[in-house]
Amino acid sequence: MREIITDVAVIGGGSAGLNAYRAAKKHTDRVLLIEGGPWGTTCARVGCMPSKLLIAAAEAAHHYQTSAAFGIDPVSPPTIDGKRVMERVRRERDRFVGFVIESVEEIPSEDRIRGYARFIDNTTLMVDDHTRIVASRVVIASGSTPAIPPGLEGLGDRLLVNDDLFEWEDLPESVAVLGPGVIGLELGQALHRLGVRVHMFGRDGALTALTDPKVKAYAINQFASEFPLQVDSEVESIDRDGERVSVRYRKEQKTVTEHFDYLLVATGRVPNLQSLDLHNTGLALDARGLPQVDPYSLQCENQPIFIAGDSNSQRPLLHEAIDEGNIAGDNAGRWPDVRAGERRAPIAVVFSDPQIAMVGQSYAQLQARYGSCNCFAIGEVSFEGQGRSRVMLKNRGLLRVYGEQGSGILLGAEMIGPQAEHLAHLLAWSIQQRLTVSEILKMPFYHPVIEEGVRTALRDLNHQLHIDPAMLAHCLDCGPGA
Ligand SMILES: Cc1cc2nc3c(=O)[nH]c(=O)nc-3n(C[C@H](O)[C@H](O)[C@H](O)COP(=O)(O)OP(=O)(O)OC[C@H]3O[C@@H](n4cnc5c(N)ncnc54)[C@H](O)[C@@H]3O)c2cc1C
Ligand SMILES: NC(=O)c1ccc[n+]([C@@H]2O[C@H](COP(=O)([O-])OP(=O)(O)OC[C@H]3O[C@@H](n4cnc5c(N)ncnc54)[C@H](O)[C@@H]3O)[C@@H](O)[C@H]2O)c1
Repeated sequence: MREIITDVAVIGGGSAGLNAYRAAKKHTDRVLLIEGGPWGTTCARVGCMPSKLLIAAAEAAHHYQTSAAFGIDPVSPPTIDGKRVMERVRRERDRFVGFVIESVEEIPSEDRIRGYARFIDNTTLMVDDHTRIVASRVVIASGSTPAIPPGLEGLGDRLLVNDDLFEWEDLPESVAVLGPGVIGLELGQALHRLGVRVHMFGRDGALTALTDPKVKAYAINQFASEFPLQVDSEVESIDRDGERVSVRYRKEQKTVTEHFDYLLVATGRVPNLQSLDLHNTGLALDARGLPQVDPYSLQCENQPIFIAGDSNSQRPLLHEAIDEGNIAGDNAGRWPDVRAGERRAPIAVVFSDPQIAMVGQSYAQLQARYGSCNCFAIGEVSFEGQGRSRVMLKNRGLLRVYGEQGSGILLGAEMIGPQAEHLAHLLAWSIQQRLTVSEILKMPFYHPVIEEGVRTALRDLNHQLHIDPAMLAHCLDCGPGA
C-alpha cells in the first residue's frame, strides 16, 4: 500500500477536476488528480461533443428533406448511410477526446493517480485498495451518471444511455426515448431526422427545463407535430421481447403496444457521490446524499472540502463545470483564506430544431420571487411572422423576455426559435451587465436579422413595464418584416 501526503487532492479528472487541479497548482506544488474511469471528460467522450456531431448529421439530412419548399427538389430522395454517419461521429469524437488526453499528459505523471477514491475521514482518501492519500484539502469533481428508473433491469443490452449510443456502428431501425429532457430531445430528434423511428415518452408535462407555460406549450406542439411525443405519457410496461423492447402505453383511451430496437433512457442524471463514502467526513447529507455547498465558494460547511461540476448538482453544464473547477481549486489551494468566486449570468441552450434557450432567471423563479407583487412584466415576440426567420423558412418559435418593474432591468428570458443559441448569448450578456431594457434597445440592430425579433420582444416588454408607449402595429422605424 502506497501512502502520499499532499496539500490538495482532486477527485475526478473531468472538466471540473482538470480546472481545479490547475487552479490549485497556482498556490502549491503538492496537488494530486485522481481519476477512476477513462480520461477524456464526459463532455468530449459521451456528452456535448458527440451529441452535437449526431445533431449536425441530422441537420444535413433535414436540409434535403425540406428543400422542396424553396422549389428545390432533390433528384432522388436522400439516402442516409447510418454506418458513415456513426463513423464520422466516432472519428470526430475521438479527435476531441484526443485533445483532452494531450492536455492530461502535460500533467506530471507523479500528480496523476489512477483509481476510484473514497473518504476514510475528511482529509484521508483511499484510492481503490492501493493508495492512501492524506490531503489537507479535497476537491470533489466526480461528475454525474444517468439515473435509470427501477424496473428496467430485464431489458439487458436493449437499454441504452447516452454513452452507449455513440459507440453504435450503424443506426438502428427504431428507438423509444424515455425522458424528453435535454438529452432525450436532442438525441431523439436527431435520430428521427436520420430516419430512425422514434417515440418519446415523458411525464408531468415536462419538456426540457422550460418553465414558461406559453413557451413550453409552443415547444410541445412543435416537436409533437414532427414525431410521436407524449409529455404526459401513461406507460404501462416496458419489457424485453426477444431482441426488441415492447412498450405498452395508453393512447387516446386505448392500450397500444409498440416494439422498438432499443430504449434510450434519458430521465436525468445523479451526482457520483454514492461510492465516495461521504458519511465518513462528518458532513451533513441531504436525502439525495448531497452535502450543503456554498454556491459562491463551493466549500462544504466549514470543512476543507469543496465540490465542483455535475457532482454538486447545481448547474450541470460544461462552462459551469469549468468555472466551478477554477473556484474550488483556487479555494482549496488558498485554504483557509476561502473567497467567493465570480459566477456568470445563467444560460442554457438545447440544440434541438428549433433551439430552446433559457437565460437569467426562469419564469418559475420570477413567479416565486416577484409573482405575488406583480413586480415583473413580460414582453414577447412570435417568430412566425418575423422577417428574416420567414426568409429562411425557420419561422417557428416564441421568445418571452422578463423585466423588473420600476428599475426596467432585464431579468431573464425563455425561448424556442431559430438560432436561439445566439439570441440567448446577447440576452445573457445584457443580464450580466445588469442592463435595462431601454439600454439594450439603444444597441444597433441590423436589417434583416433574427435579432430584430429580440428588439420587438424588448419593445413590448418596455411597454409592459410602463416605460415606453405601446408599439405601433406597423413598426415605422423597422425595415420590412422586422
Ligand atoms: C449527452 C450529453 C450532452 C451534453 N451536452 C452538453 C452541452 O451541449 N453543453 C453543456 O454545457 N453541457 C452539456 N452536457 C453536460 C456536460 O457534459 C457536463 O456538465 C460536464 O461534462 C460535467 O463535467 P464534470 O467535470 O463535472 O464531470 P465529468 O467530466 O463527468 O468528470 C468526472 C470524472 O470523475 C471521475 N470519477 C467519478 N467518481 C470518481 C471517484 N470516486 N474517484 C476518481 N474519479 C472519479 C469520472 O470517471 C469522470 O472522469 C452534456 C451531457 C451529456 C451527458
Ligand atoms: N445542450 C446542453 O446544454 C445539454 C445537453 C444534454 C445534457 N445536458 C445536461 O445534462 C443534464 C441531464 O440531462 P437529462 O436530459 O438526462 O435530464 P433532464 O433533467 O433535463 O430531463 C429528464 C427528463 O426525464 C423525465 N423523466 C424522468 N423520469 C421519467 C420517467 N420515469 N418516465 C418518463 N420521463 C421521465 C423528466 O420529466 C424530464 O423531462 C441536463 O440537466 C443538462 O444540464 C445539457
